[in-house]
Amino acid sequence: MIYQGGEMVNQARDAILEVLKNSKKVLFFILLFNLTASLVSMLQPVLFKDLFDQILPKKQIDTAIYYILLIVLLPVVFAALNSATAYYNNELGKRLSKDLRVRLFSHLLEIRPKQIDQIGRGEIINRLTSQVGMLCEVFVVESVMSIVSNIFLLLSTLWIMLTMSFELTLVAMISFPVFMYISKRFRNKTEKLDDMYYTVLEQGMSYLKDFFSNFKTVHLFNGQEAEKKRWIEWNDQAWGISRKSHVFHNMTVNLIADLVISLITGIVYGYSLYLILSDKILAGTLLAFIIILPRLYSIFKSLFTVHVDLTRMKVIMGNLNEIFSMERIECGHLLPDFNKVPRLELRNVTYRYSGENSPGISKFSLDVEPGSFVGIVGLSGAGKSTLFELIHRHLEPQSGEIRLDGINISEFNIHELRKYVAYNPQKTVLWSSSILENIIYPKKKEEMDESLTRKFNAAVELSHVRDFVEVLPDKYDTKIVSNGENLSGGEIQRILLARTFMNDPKILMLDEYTSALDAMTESCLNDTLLKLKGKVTILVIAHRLSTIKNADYIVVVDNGKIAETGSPEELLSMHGVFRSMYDKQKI
Ligand SMILES: Nc1ncnc2c1ncn2[C@@H]1O[C@H](COP(=O)(O)OP(=O)(O)OP(=O)(O)O)[C@@H](O)[C@H]1O
Repeated sequence: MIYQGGEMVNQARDAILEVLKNSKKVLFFILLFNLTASLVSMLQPVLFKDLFDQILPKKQIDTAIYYILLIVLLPVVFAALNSATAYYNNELGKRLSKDLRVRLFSHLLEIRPKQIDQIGRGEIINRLTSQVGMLCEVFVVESVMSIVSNIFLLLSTLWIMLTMSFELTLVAMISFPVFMYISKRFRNKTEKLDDMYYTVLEQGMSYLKDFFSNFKTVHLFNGQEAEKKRWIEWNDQAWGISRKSHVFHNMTVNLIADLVISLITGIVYGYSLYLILSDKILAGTLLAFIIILPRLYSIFKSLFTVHVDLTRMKVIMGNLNEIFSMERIECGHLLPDFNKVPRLELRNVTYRYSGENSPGISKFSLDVEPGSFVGIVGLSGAGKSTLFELIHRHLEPQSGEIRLDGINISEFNIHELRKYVAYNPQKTVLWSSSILENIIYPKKKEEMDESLTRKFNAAVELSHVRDFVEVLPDKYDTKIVSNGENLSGGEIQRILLARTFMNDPKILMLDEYTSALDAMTESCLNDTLLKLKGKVTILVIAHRLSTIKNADYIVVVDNGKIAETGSPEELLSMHGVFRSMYDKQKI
């Protein structure tokens, strides 16, 4: 069971119930066809009984022919009703899965990117695609609808049986408690096997995702054999569990069910012979029971299998609710003033990653004057990127405050804040679309109007993207493949930079944006930042000190705290951490 803030999260169930509530017409047809089909199926044994017990002994040939015709036609009507039910079942299943997928996806869009890894990307993909499909199209529709139709069938069968022979019906019904007992006995084992099965499936998906992201690494380091081994191991594991589950359900459980059915059918036939010999029933009743009994037991068996499906449904519901239980980010309501460059203040900000001994950032305080250019340096793992993640609200401080012109950033509407404060992270993935659409993301080429074109032209100019795109045959329509395999590292960095400039931000945070650039391009981009200085607050994280040579002042971060701060000249004269970094970078 998944709880959030003391409340049980069962949004998957609620979503399904809501769609069912809005699908009254489809549900009505499903119930109507089911009910009619169960009545039609019951007519056949009744006709047989009358034919043999009443009509044939009286030699009413015309009526007999009429009955035989009906007996032959009824299965056709039954089949037609069943296919109509299947059509509406399919309709309902697709509607349910579509709705649930959209809800899950919308929920995922509102959580912090970091939370995705709590479950795993491959696992989430598997839940969003195959598990939702299984839940809605197989279990909810087929299984739940099968319960409904089987209950109709069971009631009509029992009614017919009771009108024929009360005693025989009682004997035939012995199997019901036996089925219930078997079903209860196997419930836990089914749940355990299904849990294992879905976990292994999700692991496989997760591995595949990782594998394709690292496809080149496999070739770079001759990892083919190792990966083949991992894939075989996963397949063995998946095959093992699926075989266990198959053997358990289809052999052990079904075999026991069939044995019970055969035994009780034998008892019913024996008892009906006794009833015929003692003149309590006629041969037509026995014939009707011979037709009815397999149907009755197939109903019991279906209800029993449905129980297995319901257990599986519970496992998937748990997985989907785990996604729904991931906390949504607080959106905030204030709108930033896009005409003004704000003062940025960090007050005793602390953020510790879970499971990490050293805090990412600890009691970090900093005042950034509007329009200034701040360089942030420090050793790897010092906490520099964590700082940007906090200012952009991908992480929430555990204590302390981040303010813009005195207002806590959590009060701003997060979407507006992220336009106001642009952030170019160190590790970003490109979309498999054109250079243009990567720059104007999330807009599409068709949405290019005058204002967007103006912003785009300014962004490609500032980032020096134009320099290399103009010579490409398809220019800005050049398609980016596999996260930029067809571009150089420096070209990718410039595309990402152009995207950052698109919203006309008032604070610009750039993390290692020149690491792949040649000295010439770096110098051009230094000029760009110099042009923006004063109009935009610029925060730049850099290991290459030449990137921040124009900074007003530099903050040296060490172990999540400020170790030194001052203008480049001041820091050089201090002979501290910055000085030693500077000396080491001199050729
Ligand atoms: N998502 C995360 N989960 C757990 N720990 C993390 C996470 N991100 C970063 N860390 C850890 O927090 C510390 C600070 O990381 P951060 O990325 O802020 O360092 P950095 O100074 O930007 O390093 P670099 O210069 O190498 O980019 C590191 O020890 C890192 O391993």
